[in-house]
Amino acid sequence: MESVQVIKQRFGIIGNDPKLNRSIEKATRVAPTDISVLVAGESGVGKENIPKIIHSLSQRKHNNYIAVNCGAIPEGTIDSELFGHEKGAFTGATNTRKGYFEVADGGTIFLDEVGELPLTTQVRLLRVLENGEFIKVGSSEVQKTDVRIVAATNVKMVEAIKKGKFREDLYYRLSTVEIELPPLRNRNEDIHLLFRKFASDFAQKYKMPTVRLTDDAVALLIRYHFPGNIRQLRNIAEQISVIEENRNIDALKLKQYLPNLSSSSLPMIIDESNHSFGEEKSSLLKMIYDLRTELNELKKVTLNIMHGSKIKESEAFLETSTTKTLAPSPSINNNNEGLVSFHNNDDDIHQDDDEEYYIETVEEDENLSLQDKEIEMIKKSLERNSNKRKLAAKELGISERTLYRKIKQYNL
Ligand SMILES: Nc1ncnc2c1ncn2[C@@H]1O[C@H](COP(=O)(O)OP(=O)(O)OP(=O)(O)O)[C@@H](O)[C@H]1O
Repeated sequence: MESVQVIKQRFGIIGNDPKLNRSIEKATRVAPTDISVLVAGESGVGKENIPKIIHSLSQRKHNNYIAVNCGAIPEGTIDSELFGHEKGAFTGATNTRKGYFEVADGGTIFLDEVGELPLTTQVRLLRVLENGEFIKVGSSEVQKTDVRIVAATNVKMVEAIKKGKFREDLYYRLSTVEIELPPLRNRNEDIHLLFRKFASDFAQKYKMPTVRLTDDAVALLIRYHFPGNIRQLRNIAEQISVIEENRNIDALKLKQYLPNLSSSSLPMIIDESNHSFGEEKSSLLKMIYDLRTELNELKKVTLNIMHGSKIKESEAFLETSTTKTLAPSPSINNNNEGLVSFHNNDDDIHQDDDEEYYIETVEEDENLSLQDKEIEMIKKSLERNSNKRKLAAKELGISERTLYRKIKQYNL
């Protein structure tokens, strides 16, 4: 069996933390079996490495390895993605399609964010785990597949079970062996090591000298809470590498890159009644409302110009949709899917009850500025909520699934 050190080298895993080493060792031991494994740990701790190690050290290594992000697939299509569908099963199903479980036959499927699976999909998954059987959407024919499942979660599954969001029987089937990865804040020895590695990678990538931390900066970095774990450390290293001209970074400079520093080594206390908190939120919302008003003004002007030059709406849409500079029609809401909804279908051209025109004809920089605002709001909310997506989603008035997609979309 390959040693933990060799595996770390092979997969580019940095760190010598005993808990990390133990997790890698556990992965190597279960790899040759077909046992289901559940990888647990906070967001950004490196959970994706474990299923890759397991697959590559198993008999299945020459077959497919498919990683599926369950949180990023819309609820309406997840069954079809995973199990396939028959032609005509639903509007738009013009052909029969294989799902991941059929494609990965003989191989391994990594189900990331498994806690996000809808309950109906959990039933289908349980069946695959129990006897390898599945049925395509719109079919009645039972098919067989031989797939090893490794799942990952950053939510407390026991709580999800208590709340009725996750099936207990499925949890036990998935977690025959559980591998837990420690949060970065508990890996003091590794923090500077990882920073040096990332700084050196970015120096190479951007063809600049490597940034270095002074002793007081290292001490500060180690004390930091790292709610976003290794992903956050990597982002910080990248920002500093690109932005700072002076390549020696002291604690004062580093501080500017560490959000929520004052409470970094303490558990976050969320005070919903916090005044400045609410003020900040409403000023951001107001900003978006104002932007929306300006956007609609611009749309009206554009429409008038178009009417003036006798361009039909349909022609205008055709023209704008092929330029691919579709702008968002922002809608602020507290309960629907998007913080700022982006539309790009025919419904975007209409005159609504308030005589506002929604036509995709705004400049790209407006599009960007709205997007920037959205990113900023999400970032701030995540910071305030110690990167707890559930709390951030609640504060932003969007579903966790939507927030998850936006985090991935904007690479936050
Ligand atoms: N030990 C490590 N050494 C070097 N880079 C690492 C290490 N662990 C993780 N990373 C890097 O950190 C980033 C986050 O890792 P990964 O996506 O595996 O986290 P995750 O736990 O799956 O997060 P999420 O739950 O949000 O999906 C990736 O860019 C990964 O390459």
